[in-house]
Amino acid sequence: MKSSELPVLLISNGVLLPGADLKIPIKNRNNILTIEKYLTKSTGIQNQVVVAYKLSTEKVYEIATVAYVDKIFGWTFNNVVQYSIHVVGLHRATIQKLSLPTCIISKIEEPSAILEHSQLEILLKSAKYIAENSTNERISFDIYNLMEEKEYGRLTDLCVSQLKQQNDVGYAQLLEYLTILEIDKRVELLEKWTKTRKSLKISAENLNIDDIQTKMSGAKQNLRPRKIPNSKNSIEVLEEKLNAIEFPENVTDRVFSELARLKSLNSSQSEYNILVGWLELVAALPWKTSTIDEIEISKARRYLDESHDAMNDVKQRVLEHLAVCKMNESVRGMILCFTGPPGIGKTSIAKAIAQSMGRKFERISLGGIRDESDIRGHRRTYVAAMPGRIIEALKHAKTDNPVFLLDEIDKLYSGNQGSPSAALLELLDPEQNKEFHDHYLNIPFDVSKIMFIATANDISNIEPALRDRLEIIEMSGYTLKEKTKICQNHLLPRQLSKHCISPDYVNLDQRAIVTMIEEYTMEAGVRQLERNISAICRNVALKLAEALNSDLGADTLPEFELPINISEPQVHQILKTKQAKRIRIVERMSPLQPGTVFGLSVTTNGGRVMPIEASKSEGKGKIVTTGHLGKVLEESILVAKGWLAANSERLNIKSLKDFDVHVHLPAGSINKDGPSAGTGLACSLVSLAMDVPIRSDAAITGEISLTGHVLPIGGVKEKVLAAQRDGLRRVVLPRSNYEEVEKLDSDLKNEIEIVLVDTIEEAIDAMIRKSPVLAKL
Ligand SMILES: Nc1ncnc2c1ncn2[C@@H]1O[C@H](COP(=O)(O)OP(=O)(O)OP(=O)(O)O)[C@@H](O)[C@H]1O
Repeated sequence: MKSSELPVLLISNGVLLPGADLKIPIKNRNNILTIEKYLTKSTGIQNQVVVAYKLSTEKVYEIATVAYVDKIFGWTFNNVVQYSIHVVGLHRATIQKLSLPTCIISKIEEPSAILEHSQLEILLKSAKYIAENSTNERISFDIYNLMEEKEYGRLTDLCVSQLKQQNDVGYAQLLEYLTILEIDKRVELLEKWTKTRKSLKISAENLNIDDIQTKMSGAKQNLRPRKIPNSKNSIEVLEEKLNAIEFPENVTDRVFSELARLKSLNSSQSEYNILVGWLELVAALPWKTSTIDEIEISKARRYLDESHDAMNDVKQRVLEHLAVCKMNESVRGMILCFTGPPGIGKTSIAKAIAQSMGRKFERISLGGIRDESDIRGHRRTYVAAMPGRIIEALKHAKTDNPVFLLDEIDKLYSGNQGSPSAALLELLDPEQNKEFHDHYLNIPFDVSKIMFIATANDISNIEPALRDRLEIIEMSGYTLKEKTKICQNHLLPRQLSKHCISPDYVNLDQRAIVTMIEEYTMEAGVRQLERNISAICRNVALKLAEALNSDLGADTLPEFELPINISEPQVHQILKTKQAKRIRIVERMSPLQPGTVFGLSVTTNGGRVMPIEASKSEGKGKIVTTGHLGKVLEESILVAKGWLAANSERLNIKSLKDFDVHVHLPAGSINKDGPSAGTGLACSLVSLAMDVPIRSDAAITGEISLTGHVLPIGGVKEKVLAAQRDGLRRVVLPRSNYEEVEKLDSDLKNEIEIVLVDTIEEAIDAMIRKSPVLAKL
């Protein structure tokens, strides 16, 4: 027989039978102590009490009722706190040891209720009569419910409890009744007591079960079955959960020794709650619960193609990765890292990978994390200690092999509280991550089955040791054609369904989409575009809602034609009020003055056209620079000037030795650095020296050497896309970037003329000597 220790309430008036409820005014000191120590909000870790029955000041009846505490009422009278408690009976129990304010009890298991037909008839008739005549809707409902569920033992108890409430049966009789376990004897007593009641005349009419059901459904309209939380106390529930888990060998002893320690603690000790929290976390972690990988390459390819347009290189790389996972039957040591500007689908492709493998997906945002404890948790000794994000995410995933997206891994910082990157190193190291240590959990957890995918906007910000573990997959921005396709196939259908608009109700033509992209977005990805589509959908939803409303009760149908057409003028009309129309840099700066040239740079938001301006005034060859320039960029200016001074005579170009030169890169508050503006600076100085303007439809990028060579640069695709977005027609690039240029989309190359150069002279030729052609707009 199972014993347990519970707080006890002593009463000498009224008996609580299982299934019934009782309101007990708390007057005696023992009961107040029980409430204050175990049941009030601040100490309330117990939701069960033993209701024990006093026979005299010294003696307590050996059978008691274990009850669930429904409500506690507390108020102050004459500066004294008073209580009253509402309890619901759960089961009978034998008191083994009473040591106030608690007692050790053992539950009494009741034999199964088998009744003869005649007795059953008596029981049901009595029950029906009590339910019909009860003024308490809850009691009627519970009686009908127990009748339907054929819970005859509890039904008898509930019926008897109703007699007691009308003073038909005394305290001693009820205590005697509580001792009886056999159902037939209890029904006999019920019959005896009901017969003695003058008011209760059990009619001989046949019991009609349909009648009972009608009554029940009537009562059920207002009420729900009484919800009694698990009758086991929280430690028993926890123990059951822990027993059901198959822990790794090195963990089992630790968990169960902590459970034993918990049982030995008093619930008022501070360590008790800490230990309960820890064991609950242990019970909630997926120790050996995995999903089964369903890697089918053809299915995965189809899924990736359906969920994402363009990015063919990335999809190919992902499929190769999945193929290796399938062959290896493991994902250990392979950590993909998608890098690129915002809104180009890094997160969504990671989600698609998880879905195509049939794994759970969890996103852990690392942006702005400074403390190691964010990753690894706090030690349990800290007040309000918590596990780290990895363990929290595993608890949420409920499987030990989800896909974890370590989002914005480039935005981790090292603060005073240790380095989060170092904690990630352990997490991602296949040699160590079989036993990952979280400070709070303090027992090893195997994270080697997790598939890690990272995302970053700028890989140069990732700590070198961490970067070394990642397989970097660069993702670049989309061309106009790709964005249009993504919009038609994904963004528009998604936004329509989000706004509950049927696709048949709207017709968004291609020209409208192009206008939206060209004139109302300035991004490498498609996030702003999606917001614009959402604005269009809101506008359509408003029109539809207005049309439906005006229809109600109107004599004539409103003039309203479906589908609603959205073309270029409507796009301007809807978006103009929400955001400024984009003004291209070419329009803003044209016509170009001598000394001004369009350079190209790459930022974490994608490529951008970066104007370079230079002016001269009589002087002694001094150089002034402005626009937040970094050291490398400053040096590029000196290299360009040095090259011009050394070659002006040979090339028959005027030199700048009798002038002071001011070089400025607009957007003065943004830091700029890097060597790739070299060719642009050289062109700017030559144009200034010769007083000849540069082509206003061209941009240039490339590093230069003092001997006049043009050296390769990075971010070719982003830079060419930026030039296209700004309506330029020509991009001058180092010849050594030939391979990247070859890989560019043919659509992009049709729109932009790419000129490859080896020397500064060729670059100047491509930017100045040809007759200036006006920009597209
Ligand atoms: N090639 C694509 N096909 C379909 N939808 C796409 C594609 N690229 C991006 N999207 C959609 O664009 C939205 C933004 O993408 P996502 O959130 O994945 O960007 P991200 O690169 O992770 O950005 P960030 O760096 O800001 O986290 C998503 O709704 C995504 O579905």
